Amino acid sequence: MNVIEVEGLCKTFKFYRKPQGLSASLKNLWQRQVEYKEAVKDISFNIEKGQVVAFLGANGAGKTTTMKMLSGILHPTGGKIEVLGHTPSEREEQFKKRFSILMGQKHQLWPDLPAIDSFTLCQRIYEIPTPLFKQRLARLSEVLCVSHLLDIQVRRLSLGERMKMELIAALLHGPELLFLDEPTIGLDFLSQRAVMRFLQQLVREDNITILLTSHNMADISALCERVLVIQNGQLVFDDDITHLQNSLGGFRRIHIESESPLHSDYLGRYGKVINNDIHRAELEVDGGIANRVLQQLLNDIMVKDVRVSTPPLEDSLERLYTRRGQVV
Ligand SMILES: Nc1ncnc2c1ncn2[C@@H]1O[C@H](COP(=O)(O)OP(=O)(O)OP(=O)(O)O)[C@@H](O)[C@H]1O
Repeated sequence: MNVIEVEGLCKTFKFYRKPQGLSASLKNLWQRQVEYKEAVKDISFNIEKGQVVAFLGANGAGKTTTMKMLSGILHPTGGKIEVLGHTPSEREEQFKKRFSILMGQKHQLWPDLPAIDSFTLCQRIYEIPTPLFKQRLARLSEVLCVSHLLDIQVRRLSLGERMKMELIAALLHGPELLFLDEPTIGLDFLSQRAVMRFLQQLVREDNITILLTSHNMADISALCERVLVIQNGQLVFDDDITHLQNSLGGFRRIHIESESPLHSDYLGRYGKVINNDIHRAELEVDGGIANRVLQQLLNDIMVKDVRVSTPPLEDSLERLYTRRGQVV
C-alpha cells in the first residue's frame, strides 16, 4: 500500500529581488523586479507503508520545498500529491492527525514552558485519551532518556535534550508517517546515535513510514533502505541504498600495505591513488576490474596486507551531486 504518491510535482516560487543602493531601491518601489525560482521540477515517486526513505540532495536542491508540499505547508504549482489518501494542501483535520513533520532548524515547543506543558497542549490539540497519552509519554521519555527533564523550561535544556523533546512532541499522537528534515542537526555524536536508535526501534515496532532529509551519512546508513536524490529540483536517483554505489560505476577501494616504499607514480597505472603514506596506499578502481587489478598488484608488488572495500556513501553522493541533469 502506498502512503505517498507523487506525480509530476512542481513548485515555482515568485519573488521580488531587492536591488543594491538607494536609487535602485527607490526605483524598485514603483517598478518591482519579479523573479521566478523553479525549486521542484516535475518529480514523481511512491513510498510504501513502513518504508524508510532518505531524501538527499545538495543545499538548495529542493528537499525542504518538497517536504513542505507533502505535509501541506506549501501549495504545489503543478502535479498531484496523495499522502495517506489525502491531498495535503487541503489540510483536513483527519490528515493532520496521521502524520508529523519535524524540522531540525525549527522548534515548535514553547521555550518558556516546561516540555510537559507543551505535551499537554499536544494532547488537547490531537484529542489523545489520557491513559494513551500517559503511556506514550512514559515510553518515549524513557527510551530517549529525558524523563527527568520534563518539568524544566525548554530554553534551559541543551540542544540535544530539546531535540529529543521535539521528537516526543511529534510522536505523541502516534503518527503513521514522519517527515524528518535534518532531525540530528547540531546534535553531538551520542545524541545523534540515541535519536537514530530510537527511530530504528519505532520503525521495527510501530511500522511507521519515514521520509528523512539529512546531510549526515551516518543517519542515512543507520536508518534508510531506499534513497531518493534530488538535484536542481529534479529527481536523479530512486533506488535501494545498496544500489547507489553500484549505479555510479560500482567503484572499489583497494588498500595495500607493503614492506617496500609505494610510489604514487607507479601505483597510478593500476588505478586512482586516493592516499599514499609510503608503506600504505589506497587505490580506487572500477568495480568490474577490481579483481584483475588486485591480482596484478599481488604479482607485481611485495604486498604485506591487502583489503578491498566499497567507497563511503559520501563519495557516491558527491559523484551524483556533481553530475549535471543526468538520471542514474
Ligand atoms: N520562499 C522562497 N522564495 C524563493 N525561493 C525559494 C523559497 N524557498 C526556497 N527557495 C529556493 O528554492 C530552492 C530549493 O530550496 P529548498 O529549501 O527546498 O532546498 P533544500 O534542498 O532543502 O536545501 P538545504 O539542504 O540547504 O536545506 C533554493 O534555491 C531556494 O533558494
